[in-house]
Amino acid sequence: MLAGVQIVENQSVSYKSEGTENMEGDGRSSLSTPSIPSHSSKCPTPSQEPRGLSRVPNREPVDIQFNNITCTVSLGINKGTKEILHSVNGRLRPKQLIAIMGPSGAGKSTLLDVLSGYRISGVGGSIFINGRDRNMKRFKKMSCYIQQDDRLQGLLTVSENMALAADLKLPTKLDKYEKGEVIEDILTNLGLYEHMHTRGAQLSGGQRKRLSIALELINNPLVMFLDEPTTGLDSSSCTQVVQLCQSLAHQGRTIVCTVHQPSASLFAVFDAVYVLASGHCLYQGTTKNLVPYVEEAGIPCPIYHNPADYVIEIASGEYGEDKLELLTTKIDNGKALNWYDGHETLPTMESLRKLYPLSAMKELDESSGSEETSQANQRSVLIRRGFLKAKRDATMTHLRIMVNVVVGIMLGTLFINAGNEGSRVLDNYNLLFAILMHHMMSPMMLTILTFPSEMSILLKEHFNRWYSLGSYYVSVTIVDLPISIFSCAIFSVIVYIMSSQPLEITRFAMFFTISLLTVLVAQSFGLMVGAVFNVVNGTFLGPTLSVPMMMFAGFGVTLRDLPPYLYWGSYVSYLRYGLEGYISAIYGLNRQTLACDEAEYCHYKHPKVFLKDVAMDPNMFWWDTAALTTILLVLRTAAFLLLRWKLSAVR
Ligand SMILES: Nc1ncnc2c1ncn2[C@@H]1O[C@H](COP(=O)(O)OP(=O)(O)OP(=O)(O)O)[C@@H](O)[C@H]1O
Repeated sequence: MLAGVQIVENQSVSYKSEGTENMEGDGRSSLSTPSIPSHSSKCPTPSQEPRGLSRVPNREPVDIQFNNITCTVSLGINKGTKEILHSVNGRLRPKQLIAIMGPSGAGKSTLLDVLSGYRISGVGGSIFINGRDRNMKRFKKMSCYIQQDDRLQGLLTVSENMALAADLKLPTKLDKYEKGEVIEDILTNLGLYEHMHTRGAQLSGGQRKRLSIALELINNPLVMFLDEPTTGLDSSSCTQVVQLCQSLAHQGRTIVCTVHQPSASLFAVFDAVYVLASGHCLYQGTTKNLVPYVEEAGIPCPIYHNPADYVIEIASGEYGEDKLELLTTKIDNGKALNWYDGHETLPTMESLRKLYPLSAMKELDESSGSEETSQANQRSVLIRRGFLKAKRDATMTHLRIMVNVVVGIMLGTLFINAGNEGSRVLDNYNLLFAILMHHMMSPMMLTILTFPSEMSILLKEHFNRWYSLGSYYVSVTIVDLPISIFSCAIFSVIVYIMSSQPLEITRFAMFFTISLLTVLVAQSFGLMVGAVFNVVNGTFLGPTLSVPMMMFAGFGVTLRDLPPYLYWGSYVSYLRYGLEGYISAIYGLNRQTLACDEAEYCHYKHPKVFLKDVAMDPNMFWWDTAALTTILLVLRTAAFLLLRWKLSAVR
């Protein structure tokens, strides 16, 4: 509440006045100062214009026009296609907060996806930015898309989230004080300054939404698309978020939100409305012109009825399907602009091109590459962020280390002294396979379970140009390595000593190398699965796909007894190389005769007998290491390519 009041109360005109001059200069000021109905006590009046984000640089406003937009999705193999948007048209004016409204399934999110450039497959029609055909690379530099679910780093505090975003999105030449000022300015304006030290996961719904907006405001986007920013919020948080969007819009941005069914007072905060029903446009124009519009169409809004509710009722077909057709025809599926205030003075595409000449784009085009900062900077910031998260991550770090300690002690206790006793060689063989299973399952399942949530953040941040996939991938790999090494080392020491494996540094080093490579391979496999599938499918597929690996490991059926037509399986099973590597480490290197203190009959007193029985060559260690390393590199590359495919496939 306090924050919301602050958003409205802490107001100055420093930034706004720049934007106003700019707008007035092109003769469109009448559109930029919509009158807000006085019945809404929470809505800011023109005299209550919000304080500007003074440190954020200004650029020319963005006028968006879209013509004949269609969006077709495939319904699956042999099931045909479905058109969601049917040649809709529209105009989104700068300095306005625009609501895209309509009943559920009307195509609001799809239209927003198309307009933001998030959806590219199956899309037809044209989108013009300031009178020119949209250049996606340029448009992405001036816009951002905030999706419905807040994809935030829950383990980091508000200030850490902001600082890392600033390091990724602001020029590296700015020092930490300059970046700090930008952050302070945004947090103060968004009423988040008091919550600077609260972790993302502990913020309320409204605060999370505002943090999502704050993160994208860092590089001052001129166009903001927000998918259902009010969903799941109580009425006061809704008002805060929408008023915040209005303030930002009036500073010179074009802000487009999808909303479900706003209250009358919330509805009045929007400057313009775009109403959709079943992929057709029913209305576009100034918010206050909606009531005269439906009245003119012969379906007047009853007195005391919320116009937003009423138009949704019409769009849902409650007043007859013929009314939908009537309104679509009346607004010419979005081509008619006469319900905008001052529509006579709306600049044409040609005048917009003149107003914003191509040469003005030069600076923007040259300003940076695909992302705001260099790859080296992205990597270093992401590595810093990764270590900070890892330090606090109860699952990926703390639980992982704990599991390794506990399982190490359990296996060590179960197989105590099995490593140096001739009569317990088969027990020890079982132990080595159990260790292999542990190194396969725990990193793979952890990755499958946790990566999908990371994936949604990656999708958002990558789309909004925070960093490249390459930088992200390198950082993930680097951050995970020390944790993998530490947990694997602690497990290896515990189990190796407790089970009395030969205390020779070379053998331990071989044992540890195979363990670590198995962990890294299993984790890469988990990454491949986690990148493509959701948690449910991944949890099923990961272990299921691992079963053939176990079959071909040479444990149940020895490699010698494998049918020739299945022998290929042993070449692709990384567990085979793991098991062979362990056997080489423990029983290779000409290991001497084993002690046989506990049994009268000691079949495997001589390790060579055992090696012959399990059909494993103890001189294959380097081949096993090379094979595991090759599989690791192949899986890592495959996981990267799958991630890259996924990033484009979802669009
Ligand atoms: N990939 C898809 N495959 C099949 N149908 C789809 C796909 N994406 C969207 N649709 C359908 O398109 C229609 C519009 O979806 P969209 O999510 O844009 O609606 P919406 O207006 O945002 O709805 P809501 O308010 O409930 O989020 C819905 O009927 C939806 O089922």
